[in-house]
Amino acid sequence: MKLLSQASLLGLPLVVNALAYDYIIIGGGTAGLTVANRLSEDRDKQVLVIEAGPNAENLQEVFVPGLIGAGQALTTLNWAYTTVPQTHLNGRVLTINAGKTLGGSTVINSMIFPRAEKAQYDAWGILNNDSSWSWNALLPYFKKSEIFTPSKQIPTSERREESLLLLSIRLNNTRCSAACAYYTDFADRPNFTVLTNATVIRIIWTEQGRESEITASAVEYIDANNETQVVNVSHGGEVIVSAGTIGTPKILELSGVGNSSILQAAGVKPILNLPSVGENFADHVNSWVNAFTNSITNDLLLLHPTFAEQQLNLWFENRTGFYSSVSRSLDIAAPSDIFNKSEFNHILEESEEKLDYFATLLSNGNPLLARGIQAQHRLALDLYRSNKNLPLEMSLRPSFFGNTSFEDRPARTYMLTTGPMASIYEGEFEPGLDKVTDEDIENWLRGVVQSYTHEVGTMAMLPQGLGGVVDTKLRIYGLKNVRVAGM
Ligand SMILES: Cc1cc2nc3c(=O)[nH]c(=O)nc-3n(C[C@H](O)[C@H](O)[C@H](O)COP(=O)(O)OP(=O)(O)OC[C@H]3O[C@@H](n4cnc5c(N)ncnc54)[C@H](O)[C@@H]3O)c2cc1C
Repeated sequence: MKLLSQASLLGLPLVVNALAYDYIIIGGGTAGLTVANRLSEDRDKQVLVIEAGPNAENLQEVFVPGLIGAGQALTTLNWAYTTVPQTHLNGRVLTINAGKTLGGSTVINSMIFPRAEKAQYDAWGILNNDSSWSWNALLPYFKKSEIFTPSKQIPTSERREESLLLLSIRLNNTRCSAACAYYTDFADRPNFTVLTNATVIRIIWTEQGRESEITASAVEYIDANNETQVVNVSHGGEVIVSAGTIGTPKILELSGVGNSSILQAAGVKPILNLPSVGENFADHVNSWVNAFTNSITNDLLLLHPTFAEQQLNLWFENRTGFYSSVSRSLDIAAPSDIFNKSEFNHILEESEEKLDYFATLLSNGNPLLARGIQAQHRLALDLYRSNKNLPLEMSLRPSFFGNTSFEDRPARTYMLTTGPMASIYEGEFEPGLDKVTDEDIENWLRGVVQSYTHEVGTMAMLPQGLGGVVDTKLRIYGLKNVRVAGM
């Protein structure tokens, strides 16, 4: 009833869910469901997850490994965020894919499960002066989240466990998302509630006192029937925002937490001026080389629908055939694999010289964040110097990969020319042998590169003096009971 009167005062619709939760988790994706699962182990705590997308675990595009890419193509499961036109990429607007479904981006991602270099995890602790963020401190948690089963030990019976080899696949050659790992088997916990098709609009705050006392009291969302609902945070409870790199700052900004001038210009009443919210964005760019082959590749599935149907039937019958795994291998290259020493030293020197300029440019007039960007990149350059930062991920696939549509490319099978594959190579398609000079290649890249959908950084864990948004306990500076969880 307290909430009802609050809602009336704020002019909110009077459709109110009177329950209060100890933890309201916004976004039932990778981090959100993992955290919700762990928190609901305590049966005395009521945990609510609010997820914008549907539970899609029963779709074959979601659980058949070889249908990788099909889930991403379903517009209902993909936010498909778009960028502003990119000046340095011929003014193109890029799409940034992100899962819009229970399980989040693990439902549509490439299932590759690598760990970074030790020094890269240690960099988190160094930047934050906190050794709880280091390889040694984090390793037990990595281990807790994995079950590694060497292939010779895989039992024939189907076990309800995950096997995290290179790919996140269960023992029975079935794809496993964060929803399958952290929700499906736990859905009957009475204290673990998940709302799907429910889009959070904003966090509601209690009466504002001193900034350090700003407290989340409720969360407002639009339900599947397009009606506005409000759920309460219980006394002493918390809101955990885990709506992804783009969704999380959006919700905070709609709730009045962010750069006050940007909020005011957008007609949002500022609650807390935290100018780094939504800034510090970083992503990888993605490009490709495609060559024709005279051999059998996964392209046959697209070229011959009857063959594809037979293969899919095989998967349903006994989990074998083309669809039983994802045919790709991955290599991550260190600087020494790509450059000679003097060439690389020159790149490092040039990057160091331009660090101030770019940090200022990318900080949007936020001097503390400019220092934070410098600190992050200075550490990254040190890691490159010691060969511990890996600048290139190479994914080798027996099929076409790129953004030339099926209709616009020759109806052929595709692979590469290196090493033993030279015997099945039948010429290059993209970028094409006519691209000879560095300038030719650069021009081609500016016209085609995509986001690799590895976006990070918009709610930076950094000290406040470096323009951070959250502390090392993932609490948002200046808010009493709001944390951020994300990948
Ligand atoms: C196509 C693709 C391929 C990738 N391949 C790999 C890979 O092979 N290996 C790898 O390690 N990483 C890969 N990644 C990256 C990895 O999947 C993500 O970094 C990770 O899943 C992000 O986890 P998260 O919890 O931060 O966000 P997500 O898992 O995206 O979860 C965010 C959740 O919040 C929900 N949400 C957003 N806004 C709202 C709102 N307003 N209200 C309610 N809910 C909301 C979303 O619907 C989503 O479910 C890939 C990503 C994509 C998109």
